[in-house]
Amino acid sequence: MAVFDLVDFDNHEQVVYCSDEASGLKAIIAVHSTVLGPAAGGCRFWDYASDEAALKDVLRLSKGMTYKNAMAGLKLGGGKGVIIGDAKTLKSEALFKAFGHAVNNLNGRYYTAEDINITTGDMAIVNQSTAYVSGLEGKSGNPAPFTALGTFLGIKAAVKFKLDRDDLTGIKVAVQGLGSVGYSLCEKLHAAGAQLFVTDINPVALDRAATELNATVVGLDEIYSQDVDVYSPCALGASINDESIAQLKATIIAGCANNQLAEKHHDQALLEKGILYAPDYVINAGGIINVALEIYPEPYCAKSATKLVENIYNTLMTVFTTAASNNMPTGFIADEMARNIIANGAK
Ligand SMILES: NC(=O)c1ccc[n+]([C@@H]2O[C@H](COP(=O)([O-])OP(=O)(O)OC[C@H]3O[C@@H](n4cnc5c(N)ncnc54)[C@H](O)[C@@H]3O)[C@@H](O)[C@H]2O)c1
Repeated sequence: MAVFDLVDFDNHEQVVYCSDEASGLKAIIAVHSTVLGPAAGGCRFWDYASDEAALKDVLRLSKGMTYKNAMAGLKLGGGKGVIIGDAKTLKSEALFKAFGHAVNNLNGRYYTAEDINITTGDMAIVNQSTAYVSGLEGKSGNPAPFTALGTFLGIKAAVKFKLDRDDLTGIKVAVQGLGSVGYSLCEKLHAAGAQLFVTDINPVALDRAATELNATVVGLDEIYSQDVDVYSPCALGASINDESIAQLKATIIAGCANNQLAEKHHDQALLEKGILYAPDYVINAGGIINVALEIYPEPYCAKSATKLVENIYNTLMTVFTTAASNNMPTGFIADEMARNIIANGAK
């Protein structure tokens, strides 16, 4: 399979194919950049339609981690792992140990962590084969609460910039996805006086939000057209696309989901529609910031992690003001800022 000619290949430093016949492990690890430090990024367990689809995903995700870590001010580069197959049937101790060996063979150029379909328990098994693991229970633990805090502060920054409001009282927010991050975010928004409109495929989460947070439950396809101030994508990627942009009434998009824009040009489309977009990898960096403090040589400290996560507010303000003064899309400006940080780090 050709790698260097792929559109998603961005001079990645290393792309490693890993397999272990006995456990059924088939995985790809991509180290996009180690300019700012060892590459860090989670490992995703996904039943890809093809090896090509897995390669494309790991190339894109690892590059995204380089930009995310740079914008978060971390001394980390970007990398990602993908394990190919159905997590429900393939997960085993032997498979995670084999993945750990593959990570270990990179000698600290890549630190892994949880991502979709991988739990802290799974990572504890990976940790039996390698020390290059983060997000472990008893250390930095579950990153979701930190991601939720960063996203909440990002929404506050966007509301301040777009609506000139210092508080969220009465601000209407439509949240798509009430998972680990989305629900925690909703709790913070509710406590801050925001009015919630929520959707999810999980009826239990919806009932809980209605009861505990006085949220209005709306249908999966109705979330985009809610008459709200903020649309907060907290489920899957690519929810910002031609169809959803046409329906949006919100003037702010600020949520935790990765890869929110279906296509690059949707960044410009949002600018033209007067919608302020908080770039996904800037607003959702709380989790990786917390994980980073476990990777650094100093002992992990939740207080220091929280302080760093709080800086997401300022970083987003810089993105918003720079984008506005140049009449450029916010995603484009964030990419440019990240590339500058990496270029300066390389000097
Ligand atoms: N967990 C983190 O720290 C973290 C960090 C950075 C980015 N993210 C991103 O944030 C998003 C949410 O992460 P999470 O950890 O909360 O995941 P999660 O799996 O706990 O939650 C996802 C939620 O989305 C719901 N959902 C799935 N399909 C949906 C649909 N079509 N419409 C509405 N809801 C749907 C699920 O039922 C679930 O409640 C993901 O895109 C993830 O990649 C998470």
